[in-house]
Amino acid sequence: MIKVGVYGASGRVGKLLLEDLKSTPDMSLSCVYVRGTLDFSIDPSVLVTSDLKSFLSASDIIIDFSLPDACEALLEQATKTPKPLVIGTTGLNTHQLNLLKDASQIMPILYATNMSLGVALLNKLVYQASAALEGFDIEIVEMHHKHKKDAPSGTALTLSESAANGRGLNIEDVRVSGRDGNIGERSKDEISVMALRGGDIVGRHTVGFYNDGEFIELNHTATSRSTFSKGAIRAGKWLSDKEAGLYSISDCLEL
Ligand SMILES: NC(=O)C1=CN([C@@H]2O[C@H](COP(=O)(O)OP(=O)(O)OC[C@H]3O[C@@H](n4cnc5c(N)ncnc54)[C@H](O)[C@@H]3O)[C@@H](O)[C@H]2O)C=CC1
Ligand SMILES: O=C(O)C1=N[C@H](C(=O)O)C[C@H](O)C1
Repeated sequence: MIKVGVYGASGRVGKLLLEDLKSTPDMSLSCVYVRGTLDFSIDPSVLVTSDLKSFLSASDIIIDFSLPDACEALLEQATKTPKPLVIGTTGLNTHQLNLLKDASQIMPILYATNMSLGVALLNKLVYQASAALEGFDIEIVEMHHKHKKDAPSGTALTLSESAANGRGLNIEDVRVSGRDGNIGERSKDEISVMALRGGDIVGRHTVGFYNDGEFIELNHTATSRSTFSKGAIRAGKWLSDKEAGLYSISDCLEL
């Protein structure tokens, strides 16, 4: 039985992880990290703690869906108490991403801005389309619920990287994340990533390739957040016996 610790357990994805783990063979919830007091009921066999060291020690693997600063604190403690980590938190800054990369030298870490099978495949398709559709303008639009804190979404940023890589470009040189005012014509290489927020949209990503006379749009829509929790649980099972290193969801899905 793989003992799972959930970080961000009271959140939208965290709550689903607790539910989905109940019906997952060979895995059980061992521990949740809470900042204050627990605001939901939980099986008494599960350790509830606000001490990161105890949290890590009580688990064989950790699944994290929290916020960037919380993820940073987890990574810092994990370097002293290493455990396989599945990280789903998005909006990480450069320092936090570097911390994650460094930590992966001493423990296995699977970092995915989107845990769904569909988006993992979409990334491959975007890379191929970007390479094949020379001269097409690439525009990415993402839509999420009104509570989402980071923008653009982690998924949209990853898709923009796939698109840039398909053309041998560095995304940092070509990404545009807003247009307003007299900004002039679109430049040839730019890849725009635009964020829309509203209601309860779980997650929708469209990558468009636009040319004079034709365009293609690749679209993925998540209709249930359980797609992410189930994907993270599958990733955790896969990661549990891996060597230290940084893994992607494509590694886990063998895409
Ligand atoms: N990779 C993926 O497939 C997906 C990633 N996400 C990302 O996962 C993260 C969480 O998303 P939601 O569950 O919607 O957010 P949420 O706001 O509902 O939950 C955040 C959780 O983090 C906890 N938290 C906040 N600050 C903390 C701190 N300082 N220390 C410890 N815990 C802290 C909160 O108590 C809460 O349990 C976001 O970054 C989101 O973008 C969301 C869905 C899918
Ligand atoms: O915050 C969310 O909800 C989601 N966040 C992830 C992201 O930033 O890409 C994944 C998914 O789209 C839902």
